[in-house]
Amino acid sequence: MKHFEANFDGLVGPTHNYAGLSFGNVASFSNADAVSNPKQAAKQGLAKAKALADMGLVQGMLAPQERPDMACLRQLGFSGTDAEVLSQAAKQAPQILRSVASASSMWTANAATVSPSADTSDGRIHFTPANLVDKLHRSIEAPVTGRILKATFANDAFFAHHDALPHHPLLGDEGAANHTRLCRQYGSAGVELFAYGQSSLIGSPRPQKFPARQTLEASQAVARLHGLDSDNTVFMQQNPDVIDQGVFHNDVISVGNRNVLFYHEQAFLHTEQKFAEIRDKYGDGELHFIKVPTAAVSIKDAVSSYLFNTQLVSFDDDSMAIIAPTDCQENPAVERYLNELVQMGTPINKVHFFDVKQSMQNGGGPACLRLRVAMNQAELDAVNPHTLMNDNLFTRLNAWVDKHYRDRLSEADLADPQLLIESRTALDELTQIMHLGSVYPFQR
Ligand SMILES: N=C(N)NCCC[C@H](NC(=O)CCC(=O)O)C(=O)O
Repeated sequence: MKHFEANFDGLVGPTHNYAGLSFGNVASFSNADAVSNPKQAAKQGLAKAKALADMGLVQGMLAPQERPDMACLRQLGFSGTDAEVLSQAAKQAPQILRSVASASSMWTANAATVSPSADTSDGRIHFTPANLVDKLHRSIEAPVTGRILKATFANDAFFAHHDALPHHPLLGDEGAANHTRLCRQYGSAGVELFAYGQSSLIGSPRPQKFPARQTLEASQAVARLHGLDSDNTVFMQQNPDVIDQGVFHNDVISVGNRNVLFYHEQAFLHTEQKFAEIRDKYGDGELHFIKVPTAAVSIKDAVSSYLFNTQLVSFDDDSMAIIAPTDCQENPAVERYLNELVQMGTPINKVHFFDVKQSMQNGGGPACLRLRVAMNQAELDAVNPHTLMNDNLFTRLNAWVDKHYRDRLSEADLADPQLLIESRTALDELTQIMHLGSVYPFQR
């Protein structure tokens, strides 16, 4: 049976804004209070998704969340009409209002960890929504993320859905952003590589300045839930020094696809020892560890250009392309490196650039915007077809964005009750376009 990797991109929500919410994420902090353009952000994301579909790749979309999250504001003691709740929150707790208004669910690499059926003990695809406990604005995503995943992958015979891990710092889980998979073919069992930032229980080294969001204990729990075999699982620590330089997720410093791991030389701790374990567990077959040396690309350049927050995609002839943000073209060292990379004789022989600047300004590159799901044809046939990208969905979603989205949003707008009404109206229509049912709190 044919196997492939599908990418499910997060549709940017109507409240996309720059609120400086992510300590440790350089772009988020440096663009705090900039004026955003939600319409452009959504269209940039749709254009990238459609372009990948047009390359022959399987591409889906995941719906955004209801924001501002009024249920959360009410849980925090704000009361009255929706307009009163928003106005009290804006006056008394503006930082909380910014958090509940974030469109951060667009970065679906953080939606969940996904293990394909070839790796799991029961032969189903397993999903665990990430608890994202490190940041308030992200920690409120998991319940609705779970519902959207269930509405998208809605067939128990093929898909197993778990609850997010308990919301405790010991179990901080950032989903697929700290997980990758190496395999010969998408349909054959692979090595699942979990990259963690810290472990309180084994007392691992930790960053001094910025948080390490993913814990070893969370990665181990997800591996257990998914029924992974220890022979096919490797836990590797991110280098705390690079977390302190803005590498808040491991997908900011490495990306894997099939038999390639593209990584910066400073990405991990105990690199050679861990690569030996990967080689051992991978077994026969060529494995490419493509190391980018600091002398070619500094950590600063990697973080500002998002060279590693790129998508590595495979085509039927086994060649691979890098899907990169245009920011990589604008950085001379990174552009030079990419020009050399495609000549190096590795499976990567092409680069495609996309302008996703609205997302980049919040620290979200092409790889953050997508959740990978390796699947076979029978599993794809079981996916909600209305979430899959094609000419029709692209046209409908662009028209939907044009109808409902603003082209300018600043902090002052977040308390506007009209923005809440606009968002709910848009999302209500979206659930009909994508046949999702009542996934949002305002619909229940
Ligand atoms: N690397 C991956 N996979 N995802 C990127 C997530 C970016 C996101 N930014 C934000 O949440 C910024 C929101 C703001 O400041 O308005 C984050 O830090 O969690």
